[in-house]
Amino acid sequence: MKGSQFLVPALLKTVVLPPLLVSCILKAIPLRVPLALGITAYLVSFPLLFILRSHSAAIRSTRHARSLGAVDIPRVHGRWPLNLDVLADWAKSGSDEEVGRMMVLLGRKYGKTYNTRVLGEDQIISSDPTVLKHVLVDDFDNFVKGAKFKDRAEAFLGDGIFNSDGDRWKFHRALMRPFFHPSHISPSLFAPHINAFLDSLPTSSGAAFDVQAKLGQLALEMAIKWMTGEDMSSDPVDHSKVGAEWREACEGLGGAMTEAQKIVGKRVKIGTLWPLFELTHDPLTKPMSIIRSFFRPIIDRAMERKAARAELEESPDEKEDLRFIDRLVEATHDRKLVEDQLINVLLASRDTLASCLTFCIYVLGLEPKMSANLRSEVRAVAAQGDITKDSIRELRYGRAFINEVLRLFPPVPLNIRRTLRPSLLPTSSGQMMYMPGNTSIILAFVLMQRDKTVWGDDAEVFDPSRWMGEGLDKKEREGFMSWNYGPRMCLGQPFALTVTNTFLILLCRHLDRIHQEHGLSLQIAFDAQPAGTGLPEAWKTAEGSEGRARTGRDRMWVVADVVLAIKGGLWVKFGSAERPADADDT
Ligand code: HEM
Repeated sequence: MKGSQFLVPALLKTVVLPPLLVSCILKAIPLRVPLALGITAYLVSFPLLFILRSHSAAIRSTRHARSLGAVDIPRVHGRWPLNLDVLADWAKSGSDEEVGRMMVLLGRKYGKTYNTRVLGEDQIISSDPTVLKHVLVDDFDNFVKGAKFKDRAEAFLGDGIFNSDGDRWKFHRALMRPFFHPSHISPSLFAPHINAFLDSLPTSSGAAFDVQAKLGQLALEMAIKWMTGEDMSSDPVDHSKVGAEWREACEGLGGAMTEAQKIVGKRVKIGTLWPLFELTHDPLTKPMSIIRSFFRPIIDRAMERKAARAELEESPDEKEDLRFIDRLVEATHDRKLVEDQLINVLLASRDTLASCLTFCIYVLGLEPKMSANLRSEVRAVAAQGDITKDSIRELRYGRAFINEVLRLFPPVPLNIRRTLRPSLLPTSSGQMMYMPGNTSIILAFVLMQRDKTVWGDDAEVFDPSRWMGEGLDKKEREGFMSWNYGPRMCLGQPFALTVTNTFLILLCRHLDRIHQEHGLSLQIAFDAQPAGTGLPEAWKTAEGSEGRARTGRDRMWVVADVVLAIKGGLWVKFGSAERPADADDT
């Protein structure tokens, strides 16, 4: 049975062991125990043993910490046993703004690194740059994604870079790194897709559309184009069966990826017991069959190209225009491995990129001065013609703008790692903290990147200028990890930055053109936001927000779905109407 390697020991410990112990104790007592007492003993044995185990683990951990000259990570002391109230608040909070606020409040009470210890299980949360650096760099080999994550994601990610640790991860990283070199990533590959996307936006005055959803599709198309050379947006050449099949495969891919991600996310949330919720069916079967049927013919074609190259005795190294998939099939004969890598890279690229582009547009709509600065820089250095790496290099303000978007709205807001062995965490307060083995830590990038003690009193203000001039100081540099940090840093950074810069240049040109031709500008369409997804009015002021929504600065409800996103979508429109009081035109 799937997941049984973790489920069976957990069930033995929590369900079988307590009554077994009670039965032994009752047998050992020479007197006849009344039935009611016996039943009570059995019933009480479950929570009692659980609490005892939890306390003894805590005591052992404290002793171990002391013996190493360290302290325990501060434990949250809830009002109810096993911190059940913390769990209830967590579950009740529902929206990510609430979860974020809970994390901030707990942080104020317990510091930047604390242990929620819900249901007796250590669960560390940290937004301390010193701790995060230790986890991601200094004790890298000890902080892994872990066998439990691999087990839950196996049917989706197979044996891919996202799903592996240790030597296997090193193998994947070494295999893929050369293909991500900036020399394989050119703005000209993405410009046609971005232009087609911009041309498809409805320009009739007042027609609102969800640009977040459209950017998801654009990110998918660009990732597929770069990985495989296949064009999802082009119409089939004829109405043949192949064309119809291709269209159908393209239409299903995005939804199937989202579905598979949700299923794995649900398993992670449920924890060890997840197989019990899938006894009658495997929900991944359908989405995975759609995803695998999409990639199968594409891999076939890559294999055919490889065979043709071999026949002509062409060296792949001489061919500059080789795609990611071609380089992969040159490097391995293993079809399944190729398929797994494609799925892993698609997962890594689609939602992160869509999130980054969405928040660029959101900020442009929210910050008129920044929008004007960006557009005037584009007019000055890249007003027309092909976009090249040189034109991107000249976008100094643009680069600062993107960094600031990634700082305040990191597409991957939280990351998670698990210890193999105990670890001593150095902290920014100078205190050494003891973290037990086999324990998870949530790395709260988003909190760290909005932390006033790292970024100054204006930490929540969108201000690209902090990245210009002298640039960041050491503390700030160490407090920015949107691309992750250390050996497992994002491989796709050159890809993502090339796309985002190209997108911003073409968007600015497009906005100028629409303004000249139609007198229209892009606005956030607050009135089009689906019911129940608009930001509560109270959160739009510093006092009413109580620290949510960047202390009242945001106008949209930011949620961590799979990545950071805007609840209900980012609805925008081209309009000439006067600006709403709380919005601005770009
Ligand atoms: C703005 C966009 C992006 C951001 C903010 C971002 C961020 C990240 C982060 C935080 C990780 C670490 C994940 C983890 O430890 O579980 C990661 C890993 C990775 N990213 Fe990105 N990413 C972006 C776009 C992309 C793109 C476009 C690609 C591919 C074309 C890509 C490929 C990868 C790969 C392959 C890894 C795994 C690296 C490893 O485990 O060694 N990313 N990225």
